Amino acid sequence: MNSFRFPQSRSDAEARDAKDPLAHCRAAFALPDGITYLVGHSLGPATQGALLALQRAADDGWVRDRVGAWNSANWIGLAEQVGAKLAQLIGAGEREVLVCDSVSVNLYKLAASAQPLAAARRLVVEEDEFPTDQYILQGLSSMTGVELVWAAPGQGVAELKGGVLVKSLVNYRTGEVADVGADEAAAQAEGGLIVWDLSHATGVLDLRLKTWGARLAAGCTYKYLNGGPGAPAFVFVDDALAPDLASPLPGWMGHATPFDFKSAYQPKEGAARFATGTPPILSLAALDGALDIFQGLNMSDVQQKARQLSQMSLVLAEKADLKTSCPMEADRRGGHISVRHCEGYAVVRAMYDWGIEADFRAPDTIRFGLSPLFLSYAEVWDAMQELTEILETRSWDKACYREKAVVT
Ligand SMILES: Cc1ncc(COP(=O)(O)O)c(C=O)c1O
Ligand SMILES: Nc1ccccc1C(=O)C[C@H](N)C(=O)O
Repeated sequence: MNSFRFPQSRSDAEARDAKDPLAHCRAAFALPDGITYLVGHSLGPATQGALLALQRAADDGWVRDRVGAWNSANWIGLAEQVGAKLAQLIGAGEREVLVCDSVSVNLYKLAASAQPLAAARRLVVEEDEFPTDQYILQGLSSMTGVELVWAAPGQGVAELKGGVLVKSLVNYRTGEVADVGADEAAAQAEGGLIVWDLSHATGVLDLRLKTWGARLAAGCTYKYLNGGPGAPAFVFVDDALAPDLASPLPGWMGHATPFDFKSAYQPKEGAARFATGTPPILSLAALDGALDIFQGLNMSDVQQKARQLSQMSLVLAEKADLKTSCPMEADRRGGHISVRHCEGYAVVRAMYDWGIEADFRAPDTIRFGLSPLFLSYAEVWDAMQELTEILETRSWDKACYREKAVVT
């Protein structure tokens, strides 16, 4: 990583902002002044483009054309159209991505349809995987009787042995990035399949799914893609594999000709066969508008800035005596960093009162998301200085900061 030089001082940070190729993106976000939003890895903030698209879908579609908008506004093709737009950001072909359902549902559909193609009747998940991925495989295992194997962190591929592995490309807690190319090569050599969970990777890393040999993936759109709360997720299916995959939830929207109302099931071509029911058009429209911000951006610039921001933050967090719990090498991380503090929740709550929004994962992890499209180097620098002060003065040490909300 030759060009990898992250700011070492506030004036360095300002200089970096002055020549940041992504600086213009900030104006596209509806973010209040005075907030440093370090939670884009959980819920990306609203963009003007998303809000406008949402309003347009309501006014020009729902209000003006009503049911006719399925044709006039091409609502019926929107999930595939937005999928094609998203495909460009992850290095996939346009009919290899469909926007649909939630990540959880999509993982189920992909793992269930992959299992009959795998050399072994075996489902594998790592113990530190995002819980929904674990629950979904537990459900699939009890539904099908296929054995479920829990692998130690990082050992999923070694434990695969020709089965189906569900694995995050970026770990939600540690931010660690998997090596897709190496993992796919190892899996494929034994007749195994990997379903990648791209939730923490999409929109922040320079993903090259086809080049790396990935065949199946799902991911969410409400984090770095800024699609909005509960925005529909996506599936990626390698075109070469698609004809062999049968969705376990073959709803009518995945039928080649749903409006023929035939009893016999004929799936659509490509990833679109994984559609189930009627898509959430207003959410899809918002996502469509949100994706426009990526047009003309170079994903390698996006990844590079995320890693510079995160490296700068990690070094400052270490100086503030926080224990880091993510890889120290920038190219082994996604868009967020994590540190540990025994009163992490209270620290996060105190930061909130200073206008710095971060999140907490029990028992002791604080995560900072370094979204490159709306954060500046200087503001992140300042946020880390303020965090240092909060820790030094123990201003987090108040009973009110320990009262946990439902969502942390
Ligand atoms: C890695 C990962 N997978 C899945 C999910 C959840 O997906 P969904 O709520 O869309 O099912 C999240 C975040 O919520 C996540 O971080
Ligand atoms: N979907 C959510 C709904 C409510 C609150 C958080 C989320 C998240 O996305 C959390 C995130 N996946 C995480 O890595 O913790």
